[in-house]
Amino acid sequence: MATSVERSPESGEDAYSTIRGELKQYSFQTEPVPRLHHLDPRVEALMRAEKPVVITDTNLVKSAFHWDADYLSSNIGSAKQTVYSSYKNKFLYYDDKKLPQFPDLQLATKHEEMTFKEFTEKVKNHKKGDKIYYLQQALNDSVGKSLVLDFIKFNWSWATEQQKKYKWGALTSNLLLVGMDGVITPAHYDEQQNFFAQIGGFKRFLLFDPSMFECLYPYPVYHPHDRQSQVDFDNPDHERFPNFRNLYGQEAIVGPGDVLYLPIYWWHQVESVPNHGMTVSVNFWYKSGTEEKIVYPLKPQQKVAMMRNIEKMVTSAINNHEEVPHLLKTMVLGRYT
Ligand SMILES: O=C(O)CCC(=O)C(=O)O
Ligand SMILES: [Fe+2]
Repeated sequence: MATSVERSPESGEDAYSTIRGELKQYSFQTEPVPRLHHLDPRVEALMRAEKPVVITDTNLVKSAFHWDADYLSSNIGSAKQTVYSSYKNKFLYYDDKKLPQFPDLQLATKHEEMTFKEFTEKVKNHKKGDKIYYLQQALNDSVGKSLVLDFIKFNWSWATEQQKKYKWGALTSNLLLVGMDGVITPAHYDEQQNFFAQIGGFKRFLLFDPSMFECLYPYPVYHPHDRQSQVDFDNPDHERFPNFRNLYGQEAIVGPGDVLYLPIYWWHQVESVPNHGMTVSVNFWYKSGTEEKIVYPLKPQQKVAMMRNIEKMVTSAINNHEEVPHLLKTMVLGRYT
């Protein structure tokens, strides 16, 4: 991946080029996500166009650079945290609320509640073949005082300036992610704008624009894996998912101090780079702003939102998700095809 990487004081250019040489290859092509200083005018151009960019030197979470496992263990408090566990390194997300409809669904990932100390013990004692753990907990007011102070010192003025400039809605949450070496969040999209701030270790992002919906075959909206791709990137089933061959995207490596702007509805697979230790990240999820005026043709992300609404409406009106495919096929096959 040929990208101009600026020297970042916390990690150094060397780490990025070493990592780039070690990454596993997939069947699709990617281009590098631009990596730019926060004052570079190209940042604004990319963000206005809702395109991803790695923004350097924002100091967004500088006050949290000491958030390693030991510090978090001693200071996050004794509240139970949301931790996912799995024997495989892929942590496919599922929506608990949609599980009751799918009693037979086999989930490789289990949701466990434990204190941060318990989590760190599991990480420290991990041996090959043991379960892998990935903590994903929204920062809330249960955290200890020193964490609250670090949180208050995030560069909120920068964040709020961006929120206003791009007319985003409210900040909904900050998810803290602490992952063991090599954990993967498989390809999915979210319905919020995201500043993804890296604190410790390195993550690789594979990114695909919203028009790639056709190549990534998300699960149905009513399914617990809604918004997640059904395609296994390591072993794609080309017969079931023929358009996967047409997939291409962008990729970025984020290290300590980097902030990735991850636009709403963009697909992303996130991988904690293997053999570079545990990763610590905090994201900033914002509601999208309201469009002032609809402009045609609609953008791919607006079409995705529209398709979601149609799927939701049909599923809810028919009141039995098993009838949805037949109904949609009857509408389309031989008529619109
Ligand atoms: O870092 C990860 O593993 C997943 C993060 C993610 O999907 C997000 O912030 O939207
Ligand atoms: Fe996500």
